[in-house]
Parts: sequence; structure tokens; C-alpha cells
Amino acid sequence: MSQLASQADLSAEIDAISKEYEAAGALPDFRAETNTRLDYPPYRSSVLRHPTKAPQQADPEGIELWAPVFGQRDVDPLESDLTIQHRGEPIGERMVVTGRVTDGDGRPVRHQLVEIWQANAGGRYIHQRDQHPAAIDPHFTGMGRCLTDADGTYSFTTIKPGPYPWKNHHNAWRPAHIHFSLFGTEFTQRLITQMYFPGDPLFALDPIYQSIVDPAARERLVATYDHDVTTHEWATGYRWDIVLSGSHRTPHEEDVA
Ligand SMILES: O=C(O)c1ccc(O)c(O)c1
Repeated sequence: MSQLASQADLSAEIDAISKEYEAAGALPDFRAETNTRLDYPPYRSSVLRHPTKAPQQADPEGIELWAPVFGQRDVDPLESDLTIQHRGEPIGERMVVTGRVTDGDGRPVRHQLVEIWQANAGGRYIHQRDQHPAAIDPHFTGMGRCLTDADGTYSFTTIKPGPYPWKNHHNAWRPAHIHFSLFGTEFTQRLITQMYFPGDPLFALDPIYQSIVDPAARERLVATYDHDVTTHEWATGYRWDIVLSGSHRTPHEEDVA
């Protein structure tokens, strides 16, 4: 499908593909465990990126059972505040995003590196390949990192990103999102994913979001507004908890494509 101009087009495409899956049973390009579509034509690059061979079970080598360790001195606490990286204030809605990182058994993932990158309030990335006509904010780079604390909690102060056009099809706009990378305590827990904002009208039209079929798994990518995280006259607050492993894990990008 070359163009998905409307929600009706996309819904029809999704229905047709779902029927195909139902008729064929579990296909190798459909990850049953997380209920995600790996080769999903509406998400154009998934056609090139998805695995074409059945996964091989392999015991991780000893070295893969450890993740790089970042100590308190490697990451400056100021790196978690994306609004103070320049002399001036960035434009947009200041917000705090916080949550707990746990493993599949609910244990906190302590003192681990969490990295984020995102577009500015106008939906513009500082990247050579993003040349769409929205302003670069000279006071916002859009990258930050922090370590989780002893309870597995991370926290960032940033600017709410805007929706972003991505050329996947005609009039294609990504729902506002923040990219997250987490090492966890083992390489097998490494997670790269995207966090979304509640009630985004673009969900229904986004082939990346739609490539996750299970509504509960999709929901795990959406932060909740939290008035206890919001601070008076300063920042709105969102909570987003992350589960690195197990049946309720937060969907990873490799689950998608
Ligand atoms: O996978 C991609 O091609 C792709 C494109 C645009 C995005 O905003 C993104 O998160 C992923």
C-alpha cells in the first residue's frame, strides 16, 4: 500500500491483514508472544527490517548476562533535565516524566542507565534527515540520560514533543513520542522503545503503534497524566512504568520491526 490517506484506509488495511493472519494461523512474521506484526506493509520499512527466518533458541553467553555498569560519577544529575542544557529556556510545555523500571518479577532494576531522545515542541529533531519546515529550538537538543535510583525510579524534566511527519505515506504523522533506551542488568533485558501520551488522536493512523495488535501491550507504551507529579506553576507530570522482561514486558522496538 503506497498511501494511507485516511483513517478509513488504514482501518481497512488492518482488517484485511488481521483476516489474513487468522486464516493462516501463526505466521513466522507475526510475534505471537507480544502479539505484534513484524512484516506489516503499512509500516513501510518493516518489510525490509523484519526477520525472515524462524528465531533460534540460544543460551546467552556468560558475558551477555551482564550489562555495562554506569556509576553515579559517570552520569551527571543535570543530564536528566533537558530544559537546562542551553543558556535560554526551550519553547513548549515543560513536563516531568517519571516511572519505575522493574523486571518480570516486579523487582526494581536499580542504578541502571536510561537514555531518551525526542523531537522539540514543534515536532522537529536536530538531525540531518529531518528537514521539514518546523523551527529548530536553539535551546533544546532533545537528549537526556539518568540512572534509576535504589527503587528503580527514573525521572526526566523535558518539553512535551510535538507530532512529527515521517514520509511513510501521504500525510503521515507520528503520535508525539519519546524514545527510550534501557540497558537493564543483562544484555538480554536491553530495551529500546517509545513512550506515547494518553488520548493521542494519531494512534489510529500510526502504523508503528498499530503494528502491536494486543490492546494491553499497546497500552503499556502510553504514559498516564499524574497530578501528583505535576508541580505548581512549573511542569505537568506523566508517569510511565517500564517492565523489562516477562509476559507483561513493555513492547520493545524489535517486537515491532
Ligand atoms: O522506523 C522508522 O522508520 C521510524 C520513523 C520515524 C519515527 O519517528 C520512528 O520512531 C521510527
